[in-house]
Amino acid sequence: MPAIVSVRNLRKTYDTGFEALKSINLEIEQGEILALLGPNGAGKTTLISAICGITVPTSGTVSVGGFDTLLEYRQARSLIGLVPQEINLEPFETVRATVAFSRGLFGKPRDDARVMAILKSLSLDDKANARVKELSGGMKRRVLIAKALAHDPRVLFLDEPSAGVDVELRRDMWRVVADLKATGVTIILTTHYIEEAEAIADRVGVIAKGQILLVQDKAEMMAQMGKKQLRVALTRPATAIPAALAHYHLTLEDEGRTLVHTYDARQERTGIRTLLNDLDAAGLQMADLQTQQSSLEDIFVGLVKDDA
Ligand SMILES: Nc1ncnc2c1ncn2[C@@H]1O[C@H](COP(=O)(O)OP(=O)(O)OP(=O)(O)O)[C@@H](O)[C@H]1O
Repeated sequence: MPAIVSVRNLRKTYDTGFEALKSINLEIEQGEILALLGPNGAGKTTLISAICGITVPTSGTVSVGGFDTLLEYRQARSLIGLVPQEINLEPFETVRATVAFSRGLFGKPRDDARVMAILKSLSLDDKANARVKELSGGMKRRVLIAKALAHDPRVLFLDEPSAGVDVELRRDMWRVVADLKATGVTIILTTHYIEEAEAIADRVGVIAKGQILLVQDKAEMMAQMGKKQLRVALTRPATAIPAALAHYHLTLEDEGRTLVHTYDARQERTGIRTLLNDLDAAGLQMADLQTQQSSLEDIFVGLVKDDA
């Protein structure tokens, strides 16, 4: 199946001369959830804006559902729902009218039942007649999602959906995203929260300084996260790894006082006991033992730092 979103050699240099995107290539499959993870100023919003046709790229092409976002803007845009980072709602309008109006903007016929169904899916049905200004911040965020869904888009972009949102609402938002995926909607979200990418994404893209450093299946990333380190403090410093231990992935740190074993936490169950026995047999005495697990955060921080 062809990708629903296809980004080719996309570059964006702002009028200030700042190069915010440097030749981005990205293919997004129908029905997947892609999380774009990156530090402040990485270019996430610029990328989303360029895909949605809001920012004109300096060069390169973007297609959504096979439509070029510049040459066939209307067709492409009708397939896209965008939940912006900032709350930009009419305070005196009712929730129902806000969502219905957005639907109308896309030339869709009035459909009160559909609007109510969208509100219900976001647990906003009891607020349908409330004015926006009467809502809590979290509810306003949900109205933004309802607005973005009003014209039944096939691809939904969420720019920092849970910035400034409490834990409960964040989990609520994840449930909404999962429900949307179940209906076949493709979802692209940007986030600072590694936990968020971990919780809901099928694939994770790491973006920094206008470049995509890595796009990877989350399960594969989890496999990387599964790496653990066993740190063995030795009673006497070692000058070298004994030949009998050469088949383990061992390194010496702290001038030979610490022996470090890196292993895949999911594959290795009994290996540690054997290693400790082998250390003993090789005459290395253990004073202390520690384990450390590398997290997606470590991988992310490492990637972004390497790029600095
Ligand atoms: N209109 C603009 N004119 C000039 N520079 C801009 C403009 N918009 C964004 N930038 C710059 O482009 C870079 C990328 O910004 P962008 O908003 O895309 O980052 P981001 O990854 O979404 O960041 P954040 O996580 O803080 O929202 C930043 O250095 C920003 O200052």
